Amino acid sequence: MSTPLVEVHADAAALATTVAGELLTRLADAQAAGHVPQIALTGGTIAETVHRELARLSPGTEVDWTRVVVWWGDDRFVPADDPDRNAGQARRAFLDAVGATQVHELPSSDGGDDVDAAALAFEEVVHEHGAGEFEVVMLGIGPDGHVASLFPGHPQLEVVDRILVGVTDSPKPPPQRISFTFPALNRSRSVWVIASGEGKAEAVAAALADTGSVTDTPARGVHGIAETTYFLDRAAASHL
Ligand SMILES: O=C(O)[C@H](O)[C@@H](O)[C@H](O)[C@H](O)COP(=O)(O)O
Repeated sequence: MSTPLVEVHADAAALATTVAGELLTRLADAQAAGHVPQIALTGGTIAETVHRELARLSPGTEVDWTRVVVWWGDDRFVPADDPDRNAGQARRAFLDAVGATQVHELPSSDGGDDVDAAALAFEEVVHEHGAGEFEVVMLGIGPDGHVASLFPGHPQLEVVDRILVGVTDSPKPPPQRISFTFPALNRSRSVWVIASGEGKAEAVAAALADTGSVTDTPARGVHGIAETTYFLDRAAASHL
């Protein structure tokens, strides 16, 4: 397992510009090599800033968003048109603007199934449209060290025989979510953890410490096949 790389940028704006630029470079390189790259987006504040930078920077690149397969590492299990949905936020921030067409939203609560049944059923979609692995999985990190919807001390941290799991008691509202599991998130060439602000400094330090547990700090459970990179601003890196 590769040692995480750490990049520190002056502030959230510089961080978001860097992450967006790096993602576009990875996508352009993958497409130039004849691949149709798969990525997993995340929700949250810095993710939204990255998405807006993707909308701004993408037109100046060779990236063909009709040849990118887009997933989410997690989403809230609420109605599809709920403003809380990570998918809706990303569509509005950049996916619609760049013309992405291969977009696979995680199930929403108005799909008819309960959260566990919906998670299990969606695994068929992943099998049908998923490639061998993601090119990049982007993740935010919570103040408690959660990534996606994998929260400290929760049973979903232990699940290794599933791609997706339901969450009914998320400590971060809303309570119901669907999340990729660690094995599924880690089937990625690159896993990027993106953090901005003093409020994440303790979680980032716990995630990168020499010792610690995944149970206490779930971010310690994600690692890419080729690389794991923490993209931070100075405030989020202040306890390193
Ligand atoms: O659905 C979610 O809420 C996200 O997937 C979650 O994992 C998020 O990325 C972190 O909680 C960071 O969120 P902030 O950047 O808003 O702190």
